[in-house]
Amino acid sequence: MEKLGMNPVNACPLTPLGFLERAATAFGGCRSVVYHDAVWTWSQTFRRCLRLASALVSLGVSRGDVVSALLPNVPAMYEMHFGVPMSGAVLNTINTSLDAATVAVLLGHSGAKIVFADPAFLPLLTDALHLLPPGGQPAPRVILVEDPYYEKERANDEVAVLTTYEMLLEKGDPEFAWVRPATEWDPMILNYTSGTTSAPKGVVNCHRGIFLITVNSLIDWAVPARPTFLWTLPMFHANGSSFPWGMAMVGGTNVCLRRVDAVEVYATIARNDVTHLCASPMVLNVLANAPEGVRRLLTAGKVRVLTGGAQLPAAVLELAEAVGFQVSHGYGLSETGGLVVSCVWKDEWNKLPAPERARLKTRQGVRTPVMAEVAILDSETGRSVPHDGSTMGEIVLSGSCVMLGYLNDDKATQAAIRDDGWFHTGDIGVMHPDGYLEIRDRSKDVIVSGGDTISSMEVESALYGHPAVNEAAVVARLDEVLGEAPCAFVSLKEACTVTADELIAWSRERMPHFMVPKTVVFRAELPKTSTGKMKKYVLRDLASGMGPTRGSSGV
Ligand SMILES: Nc1ncnc2c1ncn2[C@@H]1O[C@H](COP(=O)(O)OP(=O)(O)OP(=O)(O)O)[C@@H](O)[C@H]1O
Repeated sequence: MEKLGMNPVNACPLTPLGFLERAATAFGGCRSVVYHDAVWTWSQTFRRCLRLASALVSLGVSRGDVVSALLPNVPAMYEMHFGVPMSGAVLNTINTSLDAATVAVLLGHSGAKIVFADPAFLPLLTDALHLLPPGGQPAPRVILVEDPYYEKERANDEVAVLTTYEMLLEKGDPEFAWVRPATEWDPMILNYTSGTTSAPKGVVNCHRGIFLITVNSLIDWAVPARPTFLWTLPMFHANGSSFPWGMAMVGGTNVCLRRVDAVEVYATIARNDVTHLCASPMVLNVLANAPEGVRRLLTAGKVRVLTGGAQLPAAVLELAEAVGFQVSHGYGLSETGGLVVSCVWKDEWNKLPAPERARLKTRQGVRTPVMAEVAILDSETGRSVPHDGSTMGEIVLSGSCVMLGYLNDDKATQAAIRDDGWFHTGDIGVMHPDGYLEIRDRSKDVIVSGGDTISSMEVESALYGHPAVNEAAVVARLDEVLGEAPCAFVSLKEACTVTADELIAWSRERMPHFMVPKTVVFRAELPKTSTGKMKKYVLRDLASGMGPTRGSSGV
């Protein structure tokens, strides 16, 4: 036995790129990508990706170089996920809602050689390129991804483009022998974190990690062969939770959408017989609250939604299910390439009343198959907290899809991937007696009030239950007596009213008194990142500008 093991045949590197080659054979004539009236097949997509890879190589791109994309969910963005790494390069998708200064920082940090840009984001890219420090590395060359469905005129002062995407593909070789990774540990993806709590960090994932998270995500969500997948989740956010590669594995149809708008989402679902989509809780909330006439376009039970990435309020879940979406819930980070914990549903829970079902499903759940271990550790002792559903600790993970590390940031890498064998998430959670974990907060968002620890998410979840509340975010506000006290920022549903005192009184009936917001601030809209996370640092600044409370409720 001891002589047996790895050999030249079984040691071939794991990579999700081979899924496309297989799809071209197994599903060659089936629809791969749909965008308005344009349709491609898997054999066409494969050849277009080979053209892209070969054209990049002709432009001098070589193994390990970074190629960036500043694109919405258009067909080219889908092709980037194969074509760029098939050239040996590392794909860096950039969040299109960042400002020019941040885009400049990311381009400078990654040393991108080429940027593919959508016409809508050329002005942003132009500004970002002007902000690159002079005398540094050469600025990336720009390739314009034209879009017949984007009609706005281009400005004259935009950056010079090298060529257009379609002209580039024309020069590419559809028979190109794509560049396979030398080892499965070769970097494949560079994603910058959302920057919700700190400056963005460059997460690097390798071929092996992406292969595993892709297979894992399909199995965990029980995705069948040939689904029709609507791209409501930005592909720039953790690569759409690995589903670009997943759709090639199962021969699905990718329905592309430039922007998420409730009416367009429902219409696109109906027009294309969509079976699956991913949506942040924020997007789910928008869909669930769409006008009734629009919601009627949905056939109940036909569309499966995977949600995650931010807290899922029970009220949003209940409403989305009442509308007719079949919702699954998971938890993950850019650092894990996708969702690595999910709320595996048990049949016996179907018998429970709706609020209890929602309580169970808003928990993040259990590790997905690819993860080796998930635990919640006491920050003082480093030991697992009791499984009592109330003792809080840090959520830590270990498993094959955890990132290689942060690009050029050893300090941040060592703070996250520790010698104790765990990836430290910075999220605070509890473990329930049934082994399901529940996130209670991000460590930076926990409120410490008069010695009590308050989970801002728990307070928010309760506030979402009020019929007038559209969105709620709770942060710490200084309090002269208690140190900190919860301060709620709330937006209301259309045509609904409620006063701060009424909301405070309502909260008192539903949560321990120490958790009740001392302050309620109404805003027409709450500040969120494009990936559906509350910008709590903005709200904390607002709360701090209001000065301290004095241990009692105020508005
Ligand atoms: N199901 C979920 N419920 C609640 N929060 C979630 C869920 N899934 C993910 N999250 C939150 O999203 C975080 C991961 O987000 P992401 O990787 O996009 O970057 P970010 O953490 O927002 O950026 P930064 O690290 O710069 O603050 C998790 O750490 C967790 O706080």
